[in-house]
Amino acid sequence: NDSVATSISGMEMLLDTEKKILMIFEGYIKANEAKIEILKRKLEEYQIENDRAIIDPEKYVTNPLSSFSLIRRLASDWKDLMQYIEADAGESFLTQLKTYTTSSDFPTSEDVTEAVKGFIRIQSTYKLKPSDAMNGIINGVQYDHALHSKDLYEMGSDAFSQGFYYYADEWFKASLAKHDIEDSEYIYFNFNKETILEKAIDNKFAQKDYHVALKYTTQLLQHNDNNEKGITLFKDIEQILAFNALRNITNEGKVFGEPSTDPETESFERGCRGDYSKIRPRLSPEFSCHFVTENHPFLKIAPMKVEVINVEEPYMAIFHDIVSDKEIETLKTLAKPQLKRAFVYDPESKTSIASSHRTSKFAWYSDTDDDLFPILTQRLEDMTGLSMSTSEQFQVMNYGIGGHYATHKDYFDEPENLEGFKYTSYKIGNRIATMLFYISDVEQGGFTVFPSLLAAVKPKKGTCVFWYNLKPNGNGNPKTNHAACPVLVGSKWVFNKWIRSNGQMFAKPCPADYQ
Ligand SMILES: O=C(O)CCC(=O)C(=O)O
Ligand SMILES: [Fe+2]
Repeated sequence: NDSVATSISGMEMLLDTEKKILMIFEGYIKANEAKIEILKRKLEEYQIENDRAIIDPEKYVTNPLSSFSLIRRLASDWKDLMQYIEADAGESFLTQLKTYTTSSDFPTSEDVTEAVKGFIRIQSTYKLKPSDAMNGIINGVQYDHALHSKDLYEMGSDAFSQGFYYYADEWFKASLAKHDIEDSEYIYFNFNKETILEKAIDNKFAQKDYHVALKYTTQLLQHNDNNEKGITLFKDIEQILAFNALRNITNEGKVFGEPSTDPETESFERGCRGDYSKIRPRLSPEFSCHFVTENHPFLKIAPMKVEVINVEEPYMAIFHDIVSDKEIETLKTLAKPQLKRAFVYDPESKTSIASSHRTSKFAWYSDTDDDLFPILTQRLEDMTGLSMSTSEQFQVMNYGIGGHYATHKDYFDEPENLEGFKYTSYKIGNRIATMLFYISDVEQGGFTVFPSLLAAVKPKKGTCVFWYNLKPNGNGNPKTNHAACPVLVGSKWVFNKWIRSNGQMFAKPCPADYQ
């Protein structure tokens, strides 16, 4: 199981799975209903007989026929009836349910954890408030699905287990608020107001916020004065508070567990929220871009719409309408069944590993995998004038909710990442340029941001963003640092091509200062 929640494509299959298990569940219920029907009829038969007999018991038992009948009913029928009652009516359905719910692609608590991580990224990046989410509001937009108190509780519980106490607080608050206004249209097992309060107290305890812990404990005992945890905790907390008072330890005015934000993260998050000066593609009506007719004779016939984001180093531009809807459909159809959890190169273990720095699913393609790829490769050469002879394979990616790619460089740094560089690059060179194609729109979030350039690219289906990662002398340009912002609403599909420097001796000869 490589985390269903890390791609929308994986999540779509869950609805089919749910539909199937609901059908089996229905089968189980029908089988049990049929059993209950038979039991009801049996009850009725015996009741009628007994009602008749009891009017004149003596008459009934003195008649040899009816007295035999009574003995037969009790001695023989009930043995069979007990067997029938005990046998499981929907056993085959139950077996099927077990098979489904224990199969490797059925979501587990690890998937919940992954989804909660995504939510916490959303919470911190977009300042999403649980008090809005509980009413179905995301970033000021009202959606038709609100969260249940159970969802909010699970979110808090998992955030608590992961040590995100500050965020967990907000989810528990929302869960309690929602629980109070929710008419209990849902039946939950092992979940009620006490469950929420108990976890909320644990979370406050973990933050050493004993005043609020005491407040929740009081609420818990008001709700149920027999709650054992509440009784024990109440004493404990009073003791701690008395002890603290004695030693003058005070928490007055302290903010508990607020996540620290370093300037770099802060800047990145601003970009994700759309606060950079350069947001492309330009959305204003006066937007203009030039047509590329150089590079290749082909472009005189089919010029390309290019919008330059950065003229100086690193050169960076957007190509509009560069892949067609039909090509996009082909790519997605191809990739959907093949997507796997994306990984990153880990300098420590010198291998590629799944990491919370990069949550998406991907699949790689070479030119021989489908007729479409050589066509795209030719187009990429026409677009850039660069040779694709040493480029890496096409990488198709799909991001789930909260899916992101933390700030990174596409090139290999020396000597920082010497191993990674040596490992992959001695033959084909470093990643001179990146071409990133958006093959879906994203309803909210999912920008690609370049904090050093204060530039952000909003995904737009059919466009490509191109940039040089290396300076003309072949060294990496740290200004190309970039990140994929968490997806807020929607499914983000991209594909990319990492172009290598060693194929470019004719297209882009080395400058004099190359060493
Ligand atoms: O998906 C994005 O917006 C960025 C992806 C990226 O940076 C990469 O694949 O190297
Ligand atoms: Fe990248």
